[in-house]
Amino acid sequence: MTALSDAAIRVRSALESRGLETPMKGNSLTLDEKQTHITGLMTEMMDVLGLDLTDDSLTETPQRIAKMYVREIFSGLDYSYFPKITLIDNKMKVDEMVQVRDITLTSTCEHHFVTIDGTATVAYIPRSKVIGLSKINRIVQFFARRPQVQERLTQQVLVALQTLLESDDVAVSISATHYCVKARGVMDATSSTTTTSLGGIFKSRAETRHEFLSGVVR
Ligand SMILES: Nc1nc2c(ncn2[C@@H]2O[C@H](COP(=O)(O)OP(=O)(O)OP(=O)(O)O)[C@@H](O)[C@H]2O)c(=O)[nH]1
Ligand SMILES: [Zn+2]
Repeated sequence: MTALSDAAIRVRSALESRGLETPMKGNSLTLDEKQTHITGLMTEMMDVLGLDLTDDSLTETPQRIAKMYVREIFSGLDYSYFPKITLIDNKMKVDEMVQVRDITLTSTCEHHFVTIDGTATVAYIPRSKVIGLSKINRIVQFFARRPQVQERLTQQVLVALQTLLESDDVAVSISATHYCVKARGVMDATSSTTTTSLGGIFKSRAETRHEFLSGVVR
């Protein structure tokens, strides 16, 4: 079992205390054990669908899906995958907004287990700490690699950054296409969904909010 980083532990407890953690019962299975178990379940599911698992194109699919769930698209359920966070003291006294736009975001809808495809824009006002830029993208990716609803994902990124930066002054906006809306069900191929979570000065000061939102809506 990999020891969790201090950053991962602090972020998890901040989410738990706000009721924003992904609903998880947890279990004692290792990642390898999860993969083996899911391989068996996927084999059964494909069997029930009547697929021929002896076909050379299908035979490895249960293993492939198990690996994809555990190590890739749902790896964010395991805090041992939380990114290494680089924070530096704000010695240069930056006090204007830092904004990272159009962060690639691929997640999975927790109602249908199909893709959510979008982008995230994140901003913060540096106070005592400045975060390594790529770490913002990595935090977005970490929480995206879970079964998600977009509203919770947006909040989780906000609270994670607030916790690490020790400041409420963070804003997150996500725009995404849900394939459960586009490729099945209502079959709407053009709509997209935007969710925004604002903290601190982004919520309380209209000018700061507008500065952020004008970077989102271009
Ligand atoms: N609020 C929210 N809803 C979501 C998200 N992703 C999917 N959904 C919705 O979750 C709902 C699930 O509703 P159900 O009626 O149980 O599912 P369904 O029968 O497949 O419904 P349809 O998608 O309308 O065919 C649907 O309206 C989805 O569009 C999300 O990120 N946020
Ligand atoms: Zn869905």
